[in-house]
Amino acid sequence: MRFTGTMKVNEKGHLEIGGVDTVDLAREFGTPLYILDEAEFRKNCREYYHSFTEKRPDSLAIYAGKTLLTTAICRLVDEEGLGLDVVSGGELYTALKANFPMHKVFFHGNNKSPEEIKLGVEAGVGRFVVDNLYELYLLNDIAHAQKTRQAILLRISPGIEAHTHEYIKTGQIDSKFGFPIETGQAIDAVIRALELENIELKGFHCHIGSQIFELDSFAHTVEVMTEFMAEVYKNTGFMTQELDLGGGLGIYYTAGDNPPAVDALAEVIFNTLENQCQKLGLKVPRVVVEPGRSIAGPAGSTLYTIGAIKDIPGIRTYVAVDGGMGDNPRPALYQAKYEAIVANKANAKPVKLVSIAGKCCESGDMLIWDIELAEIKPGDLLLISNTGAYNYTMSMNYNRLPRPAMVLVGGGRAELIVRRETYDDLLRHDLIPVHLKNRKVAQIY
Ligand SMILES: Cc1ncc(COP(=O)(O)O)c(C=O)c1O
Ligand SMILES: N[C@@H](CCCC[NH3+])C(=O)O
Repeated sequence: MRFTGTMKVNEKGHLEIGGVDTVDLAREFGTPLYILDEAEFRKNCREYYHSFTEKRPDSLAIYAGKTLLTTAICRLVDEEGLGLDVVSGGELYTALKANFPMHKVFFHGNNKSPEEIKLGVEAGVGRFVVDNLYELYLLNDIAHAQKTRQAILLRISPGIEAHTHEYIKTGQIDSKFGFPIETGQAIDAVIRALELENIELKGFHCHIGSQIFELDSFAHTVEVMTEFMAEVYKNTGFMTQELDLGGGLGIYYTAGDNPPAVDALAEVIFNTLENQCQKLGLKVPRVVVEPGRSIAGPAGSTLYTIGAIKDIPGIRTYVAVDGGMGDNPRPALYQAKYEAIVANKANAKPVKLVSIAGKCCESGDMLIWDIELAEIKPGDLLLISNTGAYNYTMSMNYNRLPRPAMVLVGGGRAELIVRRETYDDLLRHDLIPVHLKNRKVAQIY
């Protein structure tokens, strides 16, 4: 397994993160356990801050909350000077409870409810990223009722096919997100937005997908968007002030993943944008980016305890852990690949080819197929790296498995930032109707 962030092996041969022994973490907090490396999370935020905001002070990097969000994480993001992309009332509420500055919040979503829109307008979010006409008019009405003018970006579907998994592509025409350029719906939305009294159009947003390695895809996106901006200017006289290019930068999960650096991404974006604006006679707009995975992904890992080991001679050895698709559905959803290490024997040589199974009642609940691990026995600890993005936020209670706790580690300390769910938490919303309250003996017909 390739080490990320502050990972190292200590004198006991145990894996350590943020100066904390993972064996101690398992003892104190139990497993499965999400571990967030504070220094790595902050470093990744800072890379965006330096490459964007410091280079062009009017530009803004906003962290995509869908990746990994808790109130403590909102505090980290705010301290590092980033804004926040929220995509639901729940994410917005989390930001509100964490006292996140609302003018740096961008509210996304392809079907915001009237209640969510009201919450956002009342909270004073900086931008609504409007996805469709229904939302545009609803937002105008709600802003009117609140006697305010809401600043917005229109989400544009640029018609770009990013080279990534089918389920995480978002920029192509046949997509539930945004106004397509090619069909004329994007320019139509601009004309309508400009007519609305309680809407202040600032510019455009697009997001082509996630886990992208080719910087060319981002350059191409800037080209398509600036051509659209020029078309808008020609047809309406509206000069785009803000261009939000979404997130999408890929990260290392397994050998063969070679993500570009954040400053290389920034350079490609700024260079292409300046050339294009000059060529097309446009004012260079303020740039916004919305990274998620490349900030949280490498900062997170998940610690499991190994249980049953099943050897099917000549076929495969299944090593089952105490979590699985409940805490990390990505392998089942996207055939995502991960690396792992036996955390309490971190110096031991990999000697055996095994596959890591989760504990859900689902054959597809496999976390890793075919990985070489050190000699293992039940009770050993397995750490899967790079699980910071889209694991906790996509976790579920399938099979009534309680969700893991999350600890923030750094400087030799571990602080709980999400407590482990209990069986009572699982029952929290259950109700028994009166006619089922008293236990009756089953009738046999
Ligand atoms: C609109 C939008 N912005 C930002 C992101 C964050 O993307 P990533 O985690 O790939 O950086 C996503 C997720 O793909 C998204 O849909
Ligand atoms: N959840 C996806 C990314 C989707 C991002 C949202 N547009 C993943 O785990 O890779």
